[in-house]
Amino acid sequence: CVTRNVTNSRIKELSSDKWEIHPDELILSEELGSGQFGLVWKGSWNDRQVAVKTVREGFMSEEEFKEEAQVMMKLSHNKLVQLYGVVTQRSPIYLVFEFMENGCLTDFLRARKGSFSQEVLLGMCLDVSEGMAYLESSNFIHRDLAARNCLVSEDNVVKISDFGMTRFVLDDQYTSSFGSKFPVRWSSPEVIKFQKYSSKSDVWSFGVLMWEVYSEGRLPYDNRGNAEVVEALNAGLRLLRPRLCPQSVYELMQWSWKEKPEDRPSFALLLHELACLEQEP
Ligand SMILES: CN(C)c1ccc2c(c1)CCN(c1cccc(-c3cc(Nc4ccc(C(=O)N5CCOCC5)cn4)c(=O)n(C)c3)c1CO)C2=O
Repeated sequence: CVTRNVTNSRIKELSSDKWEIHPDELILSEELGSGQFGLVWKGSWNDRQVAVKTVREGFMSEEEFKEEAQVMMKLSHNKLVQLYGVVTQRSPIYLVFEFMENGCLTDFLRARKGSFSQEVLLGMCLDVSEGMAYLESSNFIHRDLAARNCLVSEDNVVKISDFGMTRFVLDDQYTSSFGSKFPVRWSSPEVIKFQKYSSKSDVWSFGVLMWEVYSEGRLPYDNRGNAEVVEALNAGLRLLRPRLCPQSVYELMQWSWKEKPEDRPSFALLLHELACLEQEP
């Protein structure tokens, strides 16, 4: 019978029970906005401030997510927005995250345009490269890295959010590369053409994110529609150096936008290069 008990506890541990949060422990206060899956609320859980994502029926493949939730909760790094737990025993399901006081990076950049020092701009790129180097080392692909999918903490630390979540979106305007919501401006050529995702396609997106940071939240290729962006990329055109961006950082962006994935740097290498630039006087 001892064996049986051990087996049961083992199964319990592996099932979502360990990560299951009881809804009565959650207090929802104000709305933070809505994302791909539905409304997101500010709230509290165990005396911690949290952000609670509610998942509207039909917006997420919930069974696939429940399986994947185990993997995602094991991903823990101080430059990733932490998933604390899930409420899945009744509908709608809730996802409970660490709360990030200053909201999404795009809005943060636009709201503070003109106030950023070179150290702060480089620091934001470093924060993201640290989180992405961790995901790369965990063989986890983000699939939609962009400033809008990064969040800013109370002490202005930038963290990566919603990594891997594109796999559960049921809206094919978002998932198909011809869809109106597909993130063409952040996608590498092999993703646009073949949906071939890898850490090297995340590196391409990171190059665009660095451009967003140094452009203080501007839309990449802003005078072009999605179709023109694809044509421009195929013609070898790339984003130009933002006024605030040093040549040394722009060269890392250009390296991240090499046509062939194998010619792009890894996140480990980008992190090293950015850290070296931070040390320079
Ligand atoms: C499939 N993919 C890539 C997805 C799926 C879902 C989502 C996203 C991408 C990204 C967008 N998103 C989403 C939607 C809504 C909220 C959150 C969202 C917003 C947070 N925080 C804040 C804090 C403040 C404010 C705010 O109102 N302001 C204005 C005043 O000055 C300070 C900032 C907004 N959000 C937060 O902590 N989390 C974890 C998530 C998030 C991020 O999670 C999603 O829910």
